[in-house]
Amino acid sequence: MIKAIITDIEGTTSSIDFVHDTLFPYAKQHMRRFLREQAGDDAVQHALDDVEAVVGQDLSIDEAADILEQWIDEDRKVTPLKTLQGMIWKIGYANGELQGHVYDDTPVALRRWHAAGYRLYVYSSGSVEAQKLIFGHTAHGDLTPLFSGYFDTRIGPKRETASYQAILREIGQPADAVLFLSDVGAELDAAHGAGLRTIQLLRDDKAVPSDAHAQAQDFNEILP
Ligand SMILES: CSCCC(=O)C(=O)COP(=O)(O)O
Ligand SMILES: [Mg+2]
Repeated sequence: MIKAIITDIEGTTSSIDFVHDTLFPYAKQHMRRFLREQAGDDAVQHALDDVEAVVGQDLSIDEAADILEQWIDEDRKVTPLKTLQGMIWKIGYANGELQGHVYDDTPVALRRWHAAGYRLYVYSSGSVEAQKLIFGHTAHGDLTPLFSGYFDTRIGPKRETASYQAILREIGQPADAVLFLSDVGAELDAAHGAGLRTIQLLRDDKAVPSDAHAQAQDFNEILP
């Protein structure tokens, strides 16, 4: 019996276009100035140290900005990039330039599942802070009270089975009591490898169907 649901964000609760056409350009547009102004902040400096560790050399602020802008263009799921993006988006949500996109069926289903007693979790490449921001600033209100926990790349890459095994340990559920929702077949394959149940969201023509998993067009079709 399903007791917990873990959901991906991009392509699952929220549109790929919002992430790629709004969030990523916003982070790229503000990255260099943010680093110049905030490099004295401990958390920013820690993220910059992690960028240097990834590339294996010391970097000036402008060299780091060049690399981070390139990683945004390449949609790299690198933890320090994701940390810095979350910090920049926080400013955009606070000043009203950003609103978190969720499909209309997302808040309806999340509230239905929550009321039915399912424990709800997020697992996204976006940082935990960025996850709380997108769900905290939607046109449907603050959805964060519905979630019991959040996981990002700090627990491991989304395409590796070990990441899902680590999440299971954190949430204290047996694998077959947990349903993972994502649009990406490789993520669902990794979750299935850890014993989780899986459903692939096929919300638009960007999703590549994977016949190895149950499929749904939207959340209305899942645990109705
Ligand atoms: C927290 S919204 C931004 C999501 C993000 O940065 C990203 O790379 C999308 O990753 P996902 O794992 O949700 O596909
Ligand atoms: Mg996705």
